[in-house]
Amino acid sequence: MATNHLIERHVFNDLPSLSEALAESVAVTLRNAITQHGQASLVVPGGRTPTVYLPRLAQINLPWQHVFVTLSDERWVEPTSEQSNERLVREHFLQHMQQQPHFISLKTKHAHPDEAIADLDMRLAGLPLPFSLIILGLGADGHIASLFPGMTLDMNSANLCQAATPPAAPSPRISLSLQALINSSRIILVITGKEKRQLVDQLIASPDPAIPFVQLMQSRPVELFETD
Ligand SMILES: O=C1O[C@H](COP(=O)(O)O)[C@@H](O)[C@H](O)[C@H]1O
Repeated sequence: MATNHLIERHVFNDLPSLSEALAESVAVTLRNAITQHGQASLVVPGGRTPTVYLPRLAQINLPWQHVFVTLSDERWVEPTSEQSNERLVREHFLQHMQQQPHFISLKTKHAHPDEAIADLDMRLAGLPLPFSLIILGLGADGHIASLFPGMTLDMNSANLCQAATPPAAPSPRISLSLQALINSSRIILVITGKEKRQLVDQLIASPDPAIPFVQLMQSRPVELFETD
C-alpha cells in the first residue's frame, strides 16, 4: 500500500544543473537562518556523490563564519583515511572556501563509536539546533546517513547520534539518529543514477518500513534533488 509521504521531487538533466539548483536553494535556507537566528547549521553526507556538488556549495556567497557544518555520518577511521567522510568534506568543500565555517567532526579517540555517543551528543549540542538544513545521500540498499535497512532505530531516544555496523563495509560507523534527522528544519536528499531513482520509485509505491529512507519519508516532508 502506498504511503502518505510528503515528497517533493526535483528532477534535473545532469549533475551540474542539480548542483547549481542545490547551491541556490541551500544559500536561501542558510541566509534565512542567519537572518533569523544569527547562525545556521548545515549537515552534509559522505560517500561519493557529494564530491560532485560540494565544490559548488563552497562557492556560495555567505557569511560562513556564522555557519556550523557537520556530517550526517562518519566511518570509524582516522580523518586522514581515504574512507573518512571528514577527509572528503575537507578536500571537496572546506579547502575551496574563502571564508571558513565552523566544522564539527564526528570522530573521537574512542575505540568504538558506541563509546563516543555521549561526547558527540555534547559536541553537537553546541550547534544551532534543530539543524537548519540536512543534505543526505541514499545508499543503493536504501540507507540514509549510516542508518541501514533492518537496524533498530530508537524513535524515543533523545540521542543525536547512533552507532552502526554496516552490513558490507570494513569499519563501524557513527550516524545522526533518525530522530535528529526528522527534527531538522529542512531535509534534502540527493539521488543520482537510474538505479537509485528506481529504488525511490519502488519504495514510494510499496514502502518497506525496514528501510530507513521509508521511515524518514513517512515522518516528515523530504525534498529530493534527482538526476540519472
Ligand atoms: O557510506 C555512505 O553512503 C551514502 C551514499 O553514498 P554514495 O557513495 O552512494 O553517494 C552516504 O549518503 C553516506 O553519508 C555515506 O557514509
